Amino acid sequence: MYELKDRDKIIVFTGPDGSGRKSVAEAVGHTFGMDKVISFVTRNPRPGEVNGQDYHFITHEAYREMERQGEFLESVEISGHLYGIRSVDIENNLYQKGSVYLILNYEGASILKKIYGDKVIRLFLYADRRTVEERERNAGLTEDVITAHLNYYDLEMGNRTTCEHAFENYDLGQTTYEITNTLEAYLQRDLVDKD
Ligand SMILES: Nc1ncnc2c1ncn2[C@@H]1O[C@H](COP(=O)(O)OP(=O)(O)OP(=O)(O)O)[C@@H](O)[C@H]1O
Ligand SMILES: Nc1nc2c(ncn2[C@@H]2O[C@H](COP(=O)(O)O)[C@@H](O)[C@H]2O)c(=O)[nH]1
Repeated sequence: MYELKDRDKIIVFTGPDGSGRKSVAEAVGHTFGMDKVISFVTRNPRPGEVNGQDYHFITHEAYREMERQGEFLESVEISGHLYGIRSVDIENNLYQKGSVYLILNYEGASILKKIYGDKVIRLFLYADRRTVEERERNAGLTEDVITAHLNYYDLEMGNRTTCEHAFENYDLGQTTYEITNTLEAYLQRDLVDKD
């Protein structure tokens, strides 16, 4: 088992669905050369989602078997589906790169914080309810999915102040810039500003 080093960092993007976590996380991950830990999930893929890239899509039975084997570091149920991340995936990424990122709901972010303490930096992204709803509709999500996501909006927003950092996301470029600057202090990669 990999023993975490002092400087290892686990970056968790959290906040309501549609706040732009994935868009920002991908850009920031690319800048810092960080990879995403891909969750296992029991729901079916949505149009455009790729197995092994967006999620590892598995059956309920396969998920329960992995759970029995103690593979999951955290495992939660959201809207009737099971979501989990494997300890080994976090550890391998840290071993190879010293940092890693995840996109989780607040429950998952809190579990990681409890386990890894100061190594976890929770970045909370948000926008108002109407904006996230509109974004999800424009992204082609079905009304069922949008409703399920919006049911969690107030709960997720209630956790804004307990995260290490919070960012309003209306201007994607600006949000990405602010988060990159924030993370630079933790990851100390000495990025050169080419603008
Ligand atoms: N600042 C922004 N301005 C306009 N559109 C945005 C902005 N940020 C993200 N989007 C768009 O909003 C949609 C949702 O963004 P994204 O998937 O990154 O969010 P998310 O929080 O990961 O939500 P989900 O869990 O639904 O994937 C995407 O279509 C994305 O292109
Ligand atoms: N706690 C966890 N939350 C996760 C995980 N993987 C994804 N998520 C979050 O769940 C909701 C719903 O996702 P959707 O793709 O089905 O709409 C969203 O907020 C994700 O960020 C996980 O492993 N653990």
